[in-house]
Amino acid sequence: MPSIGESRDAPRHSIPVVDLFGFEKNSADTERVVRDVRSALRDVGFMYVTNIGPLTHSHVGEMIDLSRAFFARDENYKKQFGDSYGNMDVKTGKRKRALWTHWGYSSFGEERFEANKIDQKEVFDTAKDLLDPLYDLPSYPDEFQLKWNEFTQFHRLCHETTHVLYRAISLSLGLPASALAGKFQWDRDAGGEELRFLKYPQIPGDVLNESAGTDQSGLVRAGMHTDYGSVTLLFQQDVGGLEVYHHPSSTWINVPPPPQDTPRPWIVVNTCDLIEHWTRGLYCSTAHRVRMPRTAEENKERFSIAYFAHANDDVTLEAVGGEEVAKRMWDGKLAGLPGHHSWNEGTAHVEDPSKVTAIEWLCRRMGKTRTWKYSSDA
Ligand SMILES: O=C(O)CCC(=O)C(=O)O
Ligand SMILES: [Fe+2]
Repeated sequence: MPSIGESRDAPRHSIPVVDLFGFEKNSADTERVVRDVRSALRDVGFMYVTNIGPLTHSHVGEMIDLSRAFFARDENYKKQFGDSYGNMDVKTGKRKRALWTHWGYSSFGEERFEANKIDQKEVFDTAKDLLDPLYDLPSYPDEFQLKWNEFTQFHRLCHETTHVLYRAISLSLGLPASALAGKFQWDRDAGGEELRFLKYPQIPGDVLNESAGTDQSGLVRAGMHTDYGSVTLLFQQDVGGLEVYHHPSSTWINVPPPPQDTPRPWIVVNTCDLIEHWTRGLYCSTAHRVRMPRTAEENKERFSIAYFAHANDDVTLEAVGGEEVAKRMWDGKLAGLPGHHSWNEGTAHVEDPSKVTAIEWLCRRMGKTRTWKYSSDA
């Protein structure tokens, strides 16, 4: 299996590239993909995938353009769309489905992955629940309204792409291809699901000179964390900085920007907390971060888009079937982050995974990383 990027320190490791060409079309390609997915997720928890589903470079490019245009607006405009959407009063009289979902704009430091570091990023979060006309929709920024069809189609295609991955992951666990499909459905409540637009601005020169790129700095583009859902799809363009923690060698692996001249985009995929629970730790929820630029040359604004696939709200953390998973002894503790980190205490340990739902898990995690109060009260 080819791979790309290497850690800055020996021993060298890299991000595997999995080509889904021919997956479920012929048995040789299907077997190759399943084998590659298995080793990528077991050994690293991150992979680049390509030739998967209908997403094209132009779908991704359109969303990056939309994102650039929105983030270029002034702070007052963007802040109108800020805040949790959690306490919205839904007029239909139905359950407050949107309660769980974070929607809108967040600025520097509103999400904190590391206690003493301030994330140098701006974010716009959207969720499929907040595209549903049954609910009292927020008014989206102009840039989203102008490209509404493209934006909602992109969201839908991310969901479809996730389901292709679910099929490959299920097969890689020795399960039927459809084993995970029912866990995450477009037409069900899945409050943890999010499509997120990110901008990491250029760092002012004096700040860069003082601290950039050092682990001691109080600034980071995105502090180290694991993602809360099942899998994340990440679209990045030509500015790097994403790093992945490789537990076996205790090193950070660089995830270089993908080539742009491929027939289909390369998508970074990582397995997240729910998959680690569902597989009893066989596939790890891998810590990652976006480091500060180290040189003036690297100091460019960076745009990325993350699709956080989750699970229907009532799906539990109980292990999926399959011989290998069933045999695993596991104490319900995620491998977590490098070193001794507060995230690892309290949130990470699940006594009885069959009693914790996906939405409860999300609230535990959000409660720790959001600086505003995240309420789970209905
Ligand atoms: O922008 C990136 O490359 C990573 C973003 C990320 O990890 C996140 O928002 O969870
Ligand atoms: Fe992440």
